[in-house]
Amino acid sequence: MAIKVSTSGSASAAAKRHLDRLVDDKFASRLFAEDATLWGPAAEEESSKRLGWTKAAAVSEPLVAEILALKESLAEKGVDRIVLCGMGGSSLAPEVMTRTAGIDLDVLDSTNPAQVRRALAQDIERTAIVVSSKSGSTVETDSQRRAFVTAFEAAGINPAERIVVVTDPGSPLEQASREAGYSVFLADPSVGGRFSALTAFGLVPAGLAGLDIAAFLAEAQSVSEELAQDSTQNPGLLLGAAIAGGEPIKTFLGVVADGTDIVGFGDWAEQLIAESTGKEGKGLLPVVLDTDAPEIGLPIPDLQIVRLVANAADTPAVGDEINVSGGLAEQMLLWEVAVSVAGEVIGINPFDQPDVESAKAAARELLDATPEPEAPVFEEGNIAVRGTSSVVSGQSDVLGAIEALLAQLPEHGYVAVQAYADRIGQPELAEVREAIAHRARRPVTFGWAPRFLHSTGQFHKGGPRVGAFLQITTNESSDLAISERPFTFGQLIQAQAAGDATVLEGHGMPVLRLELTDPEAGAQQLLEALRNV
Ligand SMILES: O=P(O)(O)OC[C@H]1O[C@H](O)[C@H](O)[C@@H](O)[C@@H]1O
Repeated sequence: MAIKVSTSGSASAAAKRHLDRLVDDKFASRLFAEDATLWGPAAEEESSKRLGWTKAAAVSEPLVAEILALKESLAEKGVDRIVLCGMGGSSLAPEVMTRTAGIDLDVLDSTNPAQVRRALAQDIERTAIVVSSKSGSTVETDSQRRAFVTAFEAAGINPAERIVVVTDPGSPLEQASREAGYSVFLADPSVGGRFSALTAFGLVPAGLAGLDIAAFLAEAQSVSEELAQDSTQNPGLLLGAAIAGGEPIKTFLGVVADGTDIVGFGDWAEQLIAESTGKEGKGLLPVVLDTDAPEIGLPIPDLQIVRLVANAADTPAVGDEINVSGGLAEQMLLWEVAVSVAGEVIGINPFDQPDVESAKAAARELLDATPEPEAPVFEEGNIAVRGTSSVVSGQSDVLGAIEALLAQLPEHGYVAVQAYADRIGQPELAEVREAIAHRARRPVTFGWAPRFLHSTGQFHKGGPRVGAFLQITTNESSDLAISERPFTFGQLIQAQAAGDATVLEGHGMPVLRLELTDPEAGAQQLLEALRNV
């Protein structure tokens, strides 16, 4: 396969505006030579530590044999189920890599007690876990590891034989893992989490689960040269300039799987694009759309549609759209280049995430202070309602509160639906997105929480302050303790939701919080209310 990017109409004009300059500046060859000056002096220090991904496909090759050897030794112990514990950049790439190849990898990127229990309850005798964390200090990942240690011990299994860690050298997790006797893979510290697909973060879980990682690296390697060319034909320059070069910029990037073999690309692309660009009041927000999503037929001038097609040479883009094709490994490198270009065009540092910490701090504060839970403003059936006073005051039914939230959408606004729920047990909650999009007539994103906090969460707080937020939380019937921690999974996820809401409201944006007091009945009630009018 080869990569192909086709643009039309205003997307071609956006690209044209920047391509010659990017070629004259030798942006592509300097990027692959790891020139940290490309995003200006303020970004230089961070960029100088973050460009290793340009060579990751080659640098990671020696890892392959090591991963395959571990896979064999695990198989000898009867292990054929791999669970990945990790958030954001430490889980989204291996998830799309294995889904696309049709290989089973259980990704546990949640603190929802029902979802954690579900992962623990299955075939523990045949299970090994990969604990992936670059910083080695992410609370979700640490809590998931603790839950599995407890489960392994209860089943009479030595956790050291079943825990594989991927982390940066010198992280607190490295030290603790060595002491505990876990298998440790050290990742390349010169690659940031969301750019780490072709490093140990992508390769260890995907390889242990059964992906042909040697072929995957070779596929990425096959396009490196083309993407490093200082040429207007370079598909990475073209794509980056087309998505970021609009005047005015098209903030929303509708990512549509339309003929591609890749499964779940949007989930990975969301973090790469939103977390890299959404800062200083600017940025691009991916909106993952089906081919028949309401937004596609609506006149939304700041929505740029990008279709992932089978072959963009056979189906060129039409009507201001962009078509992209290529294998997954090729496209991962393509989009990493495109986002680096977009960062330059927008004028931000694509390698930091300055606003992610604020939600984490607010959650920590709530966990430390353990305040009395805030009383709902009202309850209707199985839904308890809270939120920004301008949204909920005077309301007495859920639909009215949703309408009040949407009424506060600014002209260039978007709605973010955030589900702090069990995504395996309650996939129907994702249907809320489309129902809201019909009403809002603006771009609507859907994120499972807490994972979106490590992805689009940066844009929500750091990008343009034009969001309206619909939080859905679930009151799970049974909670789960976290060993040697003063909080449970249930308390952790509630604090994460409340903490993020506080930060969003602090930025002057409206939040509506719906607590499903009975998760299943509440979800049905919400979907029916949204469909009925
Ligand atoms: O890999 P970790 O250090 O555990 O980090 C996981 C995620 O957490 C943070 O919130 C960052 O914003 C993400 O970019 C990162 O991918």
